[in-house]
Amino acid sequence: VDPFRTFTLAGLAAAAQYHLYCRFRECCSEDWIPLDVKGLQEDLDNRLFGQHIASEVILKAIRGFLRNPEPAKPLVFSLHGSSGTGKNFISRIIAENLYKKGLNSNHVHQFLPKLNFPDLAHIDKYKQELQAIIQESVKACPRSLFIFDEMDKMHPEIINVIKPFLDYNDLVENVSYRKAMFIFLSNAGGEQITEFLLNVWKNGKKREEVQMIDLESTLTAEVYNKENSGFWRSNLIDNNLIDYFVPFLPLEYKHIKLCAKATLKARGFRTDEDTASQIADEMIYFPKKERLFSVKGCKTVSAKVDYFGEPK
Ligand SMILES: Nc1ncnc2c1ncn2[C@@H]1O[C@H](COP(=O)(O)OP(=O)(O)OP(=O)(O)O)[C@@H](O)[C@H]1O
Repeated sequence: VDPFRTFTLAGLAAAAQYHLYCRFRECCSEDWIPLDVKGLQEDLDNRLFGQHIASEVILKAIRGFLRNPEPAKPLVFSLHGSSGTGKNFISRIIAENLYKKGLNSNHVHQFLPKLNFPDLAHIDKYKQELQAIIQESVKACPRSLFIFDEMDKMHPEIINVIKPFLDYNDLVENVSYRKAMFIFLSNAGGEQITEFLLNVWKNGKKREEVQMIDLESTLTAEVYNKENSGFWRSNLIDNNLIDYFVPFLPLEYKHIKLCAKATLKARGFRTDEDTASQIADEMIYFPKKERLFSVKGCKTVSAKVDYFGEPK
């Protein structure tokens, strides 16, 4: 018996088995992780409203990161803005374009303090579990995505668990984290962003003229100094572990109408101007006098669509 031939045949059989397995079950392969940057761009252009800074920064950062075969560290975003402005929505758009199964992929993990780490008495257990999830996921697939919502409510000890994975360390316990992505979401800085935008409006400038650089320092200073945000205690910022602080701007009446139309369309209702205006009129805007920004962004649009939507 030719040992080389046996070896090759065994190898081929294993490869065929792997191929068959991965046709039906999610694997860490191109089929399941298409990393569709073009699709991401299209979705950001067509589905995300009023967030020109977030769209541009996130697209460019992800494109560059995925092009680099040997990134120096994982890609880490911190998304900031008031409620309903699209932070979770953009995370979903990213997951859907990079992974075939989107948020349901085994390589994508979402964490919410009140859901995943609700009871302080169990913090040690949560810490161990979180560490194991991150390690096992990246071990099975380096292109893993971790999304942490309500980061300002995350316990500092939990943040400290995440910290080593974000660093330039080549290996943490023999696994390299450099191809993973981390997204942190929080409302911290939302008020400052809104205040900035209000001044932009008062000075007669266009919202679209505001650039990342105009808001970045305001944002880091606010997040850094906010005593309860959990961030400062954890040194995430001190150590420059976050690559991009991304501001989400408060949404205006015209954006609420776009959200209304998109939701009406998705539900199969008529998408006429009148219905979209009716929905946008129902939302609450601030400041009281100017009625410029929607208090809840597009968050409650969905419920209003159920109420106002008319069959085609
Ligand atoms: N900028 C936007 N463009 C299009 N749709 C949006 C936008 N912002 C919010 N939406 C819609 O509103 C819903 C709620 O928004 P989302 O959950 O992303 O808000 P959020 O910023 O994460 O809020 P929170 O801080 O309260 O978690 C989304 O699922 C989406 O349908």
